Amino acid sequence: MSILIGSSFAFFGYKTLKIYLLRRKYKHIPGPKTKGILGFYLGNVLDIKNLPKNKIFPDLVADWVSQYGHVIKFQLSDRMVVFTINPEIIKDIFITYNFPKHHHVYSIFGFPLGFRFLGNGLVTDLDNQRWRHRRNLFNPSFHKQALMTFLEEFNIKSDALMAKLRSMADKNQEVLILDEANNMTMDVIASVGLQVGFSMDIDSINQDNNLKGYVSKSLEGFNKILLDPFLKFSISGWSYIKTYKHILKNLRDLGRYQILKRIESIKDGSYVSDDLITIMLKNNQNEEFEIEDLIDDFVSFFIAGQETTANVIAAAILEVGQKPLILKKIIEEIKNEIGFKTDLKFEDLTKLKYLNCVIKETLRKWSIVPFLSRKVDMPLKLLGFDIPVGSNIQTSSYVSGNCEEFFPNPTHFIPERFLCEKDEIKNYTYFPFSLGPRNCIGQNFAQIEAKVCLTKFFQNFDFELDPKQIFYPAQHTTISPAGRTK
Ligand code: HEM
Repeated sequence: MSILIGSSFAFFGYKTLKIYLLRRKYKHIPGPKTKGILGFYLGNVLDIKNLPKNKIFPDLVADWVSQYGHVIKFQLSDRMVVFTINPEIIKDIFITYNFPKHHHVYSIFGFPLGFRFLGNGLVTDLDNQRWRHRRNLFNPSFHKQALMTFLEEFNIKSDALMAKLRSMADKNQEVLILDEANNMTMDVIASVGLQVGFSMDIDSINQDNNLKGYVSKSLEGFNKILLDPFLKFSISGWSYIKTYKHILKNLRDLGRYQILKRIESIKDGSYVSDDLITIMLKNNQNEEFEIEDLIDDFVSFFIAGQETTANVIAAAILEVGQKPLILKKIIEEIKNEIGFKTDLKFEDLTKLKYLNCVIKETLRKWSIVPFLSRKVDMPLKLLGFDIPVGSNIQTSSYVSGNCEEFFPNPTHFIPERFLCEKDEIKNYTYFPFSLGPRNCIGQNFAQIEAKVCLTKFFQNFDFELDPKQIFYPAQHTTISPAGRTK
């Protein structure tokens, strides 16, 4: 008993000293105050906990930036974050210095609570040389030529979704667009015969499957782990962690099963489609590889490539549904440029310039990935403030995109901001797909997929939003419409 009490005191003393030194190290950088003794230990986590329902954490950071300036700091438990919306600094972070990803953040995605999840996959790999090698191998699958092939699958899956929505409309059923879009993007990433995706024959649009829950619950869990320092210390937290690890394990087991099946098919000489699993195996054919590394990539593509795109589709419909004039312009453009054509080709999509601006404006206002984090790996002075080496420096396309200084009337949805002739967007204020070498490999994939789905939706349906729904964003790791777009 006395050993237990003694070690608890020692741990408490160690934490107190660590936090005291941390706060002293960053004292010179402006930022929100913390409140009382609890604030000393938890920092600004308390402000996040007390946020009103209609605000998400990046909204709070936006308020702090407007109050304290372009470079600020805030404390999350025993960690300090330096945050900036300054465009020149953002350029330096991602391009000039190309700082590496910060382990404080990315290890939570890679190894949440010590459990291997995204592991060393493309999103979370902290070893730059290993990442570069694998990124080069995956890049060709996302080039224009490859995207042309994906288009067929985007058409097929979007048509399947439209058929389902039509039957729901015939029965006068209310639709949760976010859930339906999630089903569609799930089928795309898993789909059969596609050069990307995993050749898994599932029909999420019309049937339930466990996979749907795995991805969304795993993303929700990241958020909880990042922001709830008490998770590990409560009975409800333990039971949550147990279920959470079970979900992560199921998703990895699914990847393992698919990969082993493919290795067998390749050995047998059976036909294998040229999809992501095959690419992963070919990438590794001359090397000793660990099956767990391949599972990392499998899971990473599912997590990065599914919910993100569904959120954009649902947010765009939520915005457009509130603006009859914008809807009219979209419908007129579709009517004039492609009419009721169903098999959409690349050339058709390039004609839909206004719809392109609608997608861009959605990504400004609803920038899906809330924060990006990098590690300062050299002495750095920003706007007169010395930034300690090793700092976790963060930026956010959501915060920059909703900042009055860069985008006048940021709460207004104005696709015209992105019309080329009026292109007044300041560099490094809009980066929903990140910047520099570690930008999103799937950015064109996602935008084309969203464009195909939205075009078909606007071609096919008159719709009305449920006026009783909530119109603000929710953050479950990614940002999505809290009301799920009813
Ligand atoms: C609208 C949809 C999407 C958005 C907003 C988005 C956004 C992002 C962002 C901001 C990053 C950088 C993350 C970071 O540095 O922490 C990223 C990375 C990544 N994304 Fe996306 N993404 C989307 C869709 C996709 C799709 C469809 C795929 C794959 C099919 C994909 C695959 C990836 C991968 C593999 C990375 C890691 C790249 C690397 O580090 O080399 N994403 N994405």
